[in-house]
Amino acid sequence: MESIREASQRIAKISAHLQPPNSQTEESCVLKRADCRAKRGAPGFKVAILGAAGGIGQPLAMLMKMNPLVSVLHLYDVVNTPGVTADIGHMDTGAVVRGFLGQPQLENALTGMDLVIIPAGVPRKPGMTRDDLFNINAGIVRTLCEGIAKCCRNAIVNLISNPVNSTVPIAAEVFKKAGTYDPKRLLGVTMLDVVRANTFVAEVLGLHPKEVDVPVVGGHAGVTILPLLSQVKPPSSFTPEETEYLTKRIQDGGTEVVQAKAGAGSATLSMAYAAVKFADACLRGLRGDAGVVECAFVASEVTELPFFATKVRLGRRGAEEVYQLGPLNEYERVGLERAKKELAESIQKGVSFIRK
Ligand SMILES: NC(=O)c1ccc[n+]([C@@H]2O[C@H](COP(=O)([O-])OP(=O)(O)OC[C@H]3O[C@@H](n4cnc5c(N)ncnc54)[C@H](O)[C@@H]3O)[C@@H](O)[C@H]2O)c1
Ligand SMILES: O=C(O)C[C@H](O)C(=O)O
Repeated sequence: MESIREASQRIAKISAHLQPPNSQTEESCVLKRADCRAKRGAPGFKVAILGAAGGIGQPLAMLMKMNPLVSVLHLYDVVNTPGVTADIGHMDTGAVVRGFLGQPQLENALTGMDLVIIPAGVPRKPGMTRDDLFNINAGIVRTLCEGIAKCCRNAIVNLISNPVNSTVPIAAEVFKKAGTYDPKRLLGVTMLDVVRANTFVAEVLGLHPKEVDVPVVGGHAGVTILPLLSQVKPPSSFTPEETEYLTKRIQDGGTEVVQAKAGAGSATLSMAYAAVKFADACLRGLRGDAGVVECAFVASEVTELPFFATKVRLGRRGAEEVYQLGPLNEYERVGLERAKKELAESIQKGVSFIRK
């Protein structure tokens, strides 16, 4: 006797003859089912990536499609999202993937999102500082954040676009202007500094990187990146030469990649890894998991500056607790003063861009 499965295969074969395989009817039917699956609420969060066709965006989209906490994944860019969406959409993991192309589709990309990750904007070439990206990326971040304020005001925002030390204040000003600012929900992504610090410190200590935890505070550019080697876990001591070598290597990690890529951009793969590690922590926080703690560049009262990167506890409302710096040694105290001086200017530059 014919089983239900065989019968449905036979019916599917007949229908395939009745309708051309790429007909709109069939396509919209499949999309409707995906929508139903999304609406039925396969447990999980709705995540948008803005800049999803870029060097970071593509591997980030792939890794987020693999994340079981994600039920819907929106991929937005001003170019190439149809191809990236078709490609990623074939992965047999749970998240429903939808692509959005160009400014007219930005609002649809953002509506209903729980988490928005922003790697949109131009990357550095050798000889440039992150601040050299300000003129182009400031405007891009402003436009995208205006969309967030309008369409998903309660979403957690993970801002990757450089210069992070200025783009986070820009985003905050946009949200203030729109009356939607919640400092807990805006997080500048500094996770790559932590990932690098863990890697380089593990090398020096002869440990597996997973065993190492290095807090990196301050900001995300040159001397504003301040690894706290005195607080490394497991507790470790470093010679002055090791401290100098590690601090410089962590601060210059981005430039090391920019130079090695020789004009072909900056870190993309390690950044996608770091972005997913951070986004996953945000989603676990949103889910209500206890004890989710990561470093991020957030609104802060830890120093006299309005924004600063430290460890934060991630919860249902974003960065629910911002941790103090803890005890610093003399080397770190000097580094902190230098970091604050540069950070103050970068923050002010971002604020003035919107308030001008
Ligand atoms: N925070 C960090 O640790 C970190 C690490 C690496 C790179 N970055 C920064 O991330 C950004 C992206 O780097 P990348 O290597 O992916 O660059 P990329 O040029 O490969 O990709 C950027 C993408 O952004 C898109 N884009 C441009 N304008 C847009 C807009 N208005 N709306 C939506 N998308 C838009 C582009 O089309 C492109 O696909 C750069 O600013 C880079 O400096 C930050
Ligand atoms: O260095 C860059 O320009 C990209 C990024 O900020 C990084 O740290 O790799």
